[in-house]
Amino acid sequence: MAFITHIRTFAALGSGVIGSGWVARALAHGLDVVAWDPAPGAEAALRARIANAWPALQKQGLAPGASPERLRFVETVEECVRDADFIQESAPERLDLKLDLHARISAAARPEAIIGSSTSGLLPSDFYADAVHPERCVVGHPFNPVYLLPLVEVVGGEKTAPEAVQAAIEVYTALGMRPLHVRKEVPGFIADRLLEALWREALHLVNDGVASTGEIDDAIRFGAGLRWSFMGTFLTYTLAGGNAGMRHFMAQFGPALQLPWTYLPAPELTEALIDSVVEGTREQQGSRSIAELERYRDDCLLAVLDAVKATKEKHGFAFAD
Ligand SMILES: NC(=O)C1=CN([C@@H]2O[C@H](COP(=O)(O)OP(=O)(O)OC[C@H]3O[C@@H](n4cnc5c(N)ncnc54)[C@H](O)[C@@H]3O)[C@@H](O)[C@H]2O)C=CC1
Ligand SMILES: C[N+](C)(C)CC(=O)CC(=O)[O-]
Repeated sequence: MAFITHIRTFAALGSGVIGSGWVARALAHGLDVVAWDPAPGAEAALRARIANAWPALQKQGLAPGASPERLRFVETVEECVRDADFIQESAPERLDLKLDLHARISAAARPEAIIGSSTSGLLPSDFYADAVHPERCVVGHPFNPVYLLPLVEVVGGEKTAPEAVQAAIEVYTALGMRPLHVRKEVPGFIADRLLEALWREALHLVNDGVASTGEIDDAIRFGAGLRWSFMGTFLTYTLAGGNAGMRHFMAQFGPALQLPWTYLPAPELTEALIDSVVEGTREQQGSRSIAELERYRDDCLLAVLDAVKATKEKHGFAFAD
């Protein structure tokens, strides 16, 4: 089966926070968009959200012919998907609801049209269980706001064809995104596993009266959050090991993982785990020295700080706000 990768018509089912973000992104990329949502007043709410997002999309640059007027809101699931080249479901996070909805979507859609779901953690093998042609069904988990953040996690289920995963990656790339193929179908995928660990600890800190929500947000905003926009945890910690890199870092800070700071059980630090982390970060480091990477990190940090500062000033905030 050859799946459609050059798309002109994008179908969006569910037009809440995430669905409207997909609609905005697709419109900005010059596509025709057909949307459906069963809530009363959904069309007006969707158009208002698009209007709110449009100035940012204009600043980022629109594709030729891009216009909010190319959005058509329809009355049924079937009408929404019938002629679509690509379909993205962003309905509420309930297994029973998604199971029914995907049976309906897939029965009405063209078999060569990829169907993506925005689910943030349900497993595709579960909610695509009753889908027709499940080989074209994937998860495409985006991040809010969908029209600006590039990451989309692509996950196949037991019946998904590898070619469909590839086709979805092509389509999301054409929409200006940065797809990340999650090779194993695990709850929460990659990003939400990480975000939920942080979230769980943050809630414990509030619950125990250690810090306010604002203080916890400050702990992220003025520290690791600035780094994370350009360098992830593994490479950051490689630099924290100095010239000796990740192996020294693991020796120095690894034992802290066993201290009762966390409410999450820590993994056992086996030699195999340490080797995997060291090898992985060595690959990320490539041929660059720690000093080179430090200069890269510092330049990025300054650029991010300057950008955040200037944008805050423009909106009437002090840098420390
Ligand atoms: N909010 C977030 O930060 C993120 C959410 N997601 C995922 O996106 C999906 C949608 O979440 P949100 O947009 O946040 O929820 P939301 O509550 O903002 O929007 C859900 C929309 O679905 C509509 N809806 C209700 N029943 C429906 C049905 N049977 N079929 C189709 N649409 C229906 C609702 O009227 C509403 O407009 C979920 O699967 C969620 O896990 C993914 C990434 C981030
Ligand atoms: C809260 N959430 C799990 C729905 C968040 C996401 O899935 C991604 C995001 O935008 O943070």
